[in-house]
Amino acid sequence: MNLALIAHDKKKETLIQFVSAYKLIFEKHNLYATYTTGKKIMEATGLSVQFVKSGPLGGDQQIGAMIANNEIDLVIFFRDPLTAQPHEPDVSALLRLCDVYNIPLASNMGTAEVLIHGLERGDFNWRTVLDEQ
Ligand SMILES: O=C(CO)COP(=O)(O)O
Repeated sequence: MNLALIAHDKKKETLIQFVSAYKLIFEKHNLYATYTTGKKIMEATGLSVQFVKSGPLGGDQQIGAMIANNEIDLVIFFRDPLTAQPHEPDVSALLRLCDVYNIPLASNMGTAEVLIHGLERGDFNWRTVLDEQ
């Protein structure tokens, strides 16, 4: 499956720890990430990650476009709810597209824990059925 990984600056360390903890699951999937997040994950875990641009430079919109094209199956986006983001409209647009296309989205570690176990268990295999249509 194609997974999108994104974290705002104050949440990047949390996402790195999360991906490291579940590396054995993440390595079975195609990982896409906004630039800074992806670079840090790759350096910390050695996992192969495909980058889009950094979030403030349009990366969230690129991930959104991938969602609209049915190219992303699950999004883990650790948002920082306590810091204003200059590209907040892009963030909202990405979250909106997840809802438009029923893409599973974790915006914090609590939900990400549930999604990652569901992913491993095959709970999202319905996505591959959609891909074949
Ligand atoms: O800003 C982001 C998401 O809105 C993330 O972008 P970076 O991964 O480039 O820091």
